[in-house]
Amino acid sequence: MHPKALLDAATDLVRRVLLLDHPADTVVSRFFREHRNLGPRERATLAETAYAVLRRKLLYEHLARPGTGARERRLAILGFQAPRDFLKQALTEPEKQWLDACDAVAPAELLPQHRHNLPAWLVEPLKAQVGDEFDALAESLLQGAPLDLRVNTLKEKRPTALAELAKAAIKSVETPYSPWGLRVHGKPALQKLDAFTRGAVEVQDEGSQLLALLLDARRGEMVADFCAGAGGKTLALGAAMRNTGRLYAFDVSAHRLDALKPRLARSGLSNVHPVAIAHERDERIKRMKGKFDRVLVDAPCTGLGTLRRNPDLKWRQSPQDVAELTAKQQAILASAARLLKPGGRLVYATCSVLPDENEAIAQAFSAAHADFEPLNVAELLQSLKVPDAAALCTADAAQPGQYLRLWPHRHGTDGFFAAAWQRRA
Ligand SMILES: C[S@@+](CC[C@H](N)C(=O)[O-])C[C@H]1O[C@@H](n2cnc3c(N)ncnc32)[C@H](O)[C@@H]1O
Repeated sequence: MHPKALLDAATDLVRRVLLLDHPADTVVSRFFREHRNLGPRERATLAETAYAVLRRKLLYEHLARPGTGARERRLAILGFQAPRDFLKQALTEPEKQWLDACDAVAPAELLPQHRHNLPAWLVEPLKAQVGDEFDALAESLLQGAPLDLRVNTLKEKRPTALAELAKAAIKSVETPYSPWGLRVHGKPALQKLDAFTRGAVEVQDEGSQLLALLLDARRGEMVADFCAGAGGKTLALGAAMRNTGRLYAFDVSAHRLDALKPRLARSGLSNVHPVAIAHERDERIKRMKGKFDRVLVDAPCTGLGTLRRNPDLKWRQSPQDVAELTAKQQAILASAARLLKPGGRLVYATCSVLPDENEAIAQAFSAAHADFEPLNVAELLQSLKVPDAAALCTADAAQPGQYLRLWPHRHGTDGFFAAAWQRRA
């Protein structure tokens, strides 16, 4: 495709994602369905350009102010993910001069918001938590996430899977913390790879793998994945249970649970029972009260720990959404906890970096549920042989290691939180 046509398409896609009325990945998929003639490289350029604009929206809007022509075109030019000489073939003379002037702007000349590209309401809660590391965190949130795989240990050992990928010219290394993970170099297509189609590997961030590991689900147990969605963690739990016992995958979205089905078929698991529920107090949940050994609550959240993958979330979420979500998170956690037997383990997790969705929910739950004893997550991870477990957890002097707290700039994972309890006997 001629650079001019590709830039026009990028401008159209940037305009659509910036409406922020749907998740960016949905908008991009719809755009590609409407433009079936686009080849794989053109699709990659367009998607990466749209994501680059979402990542650096504040900077690009600032730089685009003095330019001429449609604003979305200027934003698409700034974010265009192709060599400059290719892009310049699509530009007018004034556009080339404007772009050269933009390229000459030094970071030190910019205001903080044009460097971190975060909405104002998010800056303070992040600074309050990471202090001097704020710039490193903000920079890490502007990068794309690496591609992590979880090896399905029912089918393959990690070193064998690594060697199989290497034979297919896919370079990977073992993830530093998760015993099941491989971190792949680049973004190779996996869909047709034998290791993928026969369920030996699944795509899953290392942080998500650690959340599933923390539940420590064992052979023959009754386990619930309360907010199972498309089942990323369900699959990890089912494999940890060696395909024995019963693993319920609950979710209010039947549509998301449907997406679990092909993954389950590949995985070889037969111990998983997907159940669509109406809400967290569904009758079916009430009937199973006190029957479970382990319950994972991977709660719906702002997803602000996943900005490397979903940069649109920082513009699509608001403090009001946080307030609505925290009420939901409390209700779901309280309801899911009733499923546990005495002695059973509860894990509450999010992919948010906001204390309101994390520590505040865990502390309120502990205060209201004297029958649940908080467990120290660093100790649990140590007992599961996770290297450097304390460094993955909160360092609070009063309760060191109480909660899992993963950060992209420290751990190379998405941002995750987890708290754990044992139901007293
Ligand atoms: C963070 S996502 C789950 C991701 C999934 N565990 C995974 O690893 O792929 C949260 C899920 O909670 C579900 N959810 C929202 N409200 C719920 C409720 N009241 N009860 C159960 N699930 C709920 C959403 O449909 C969504 O799939």
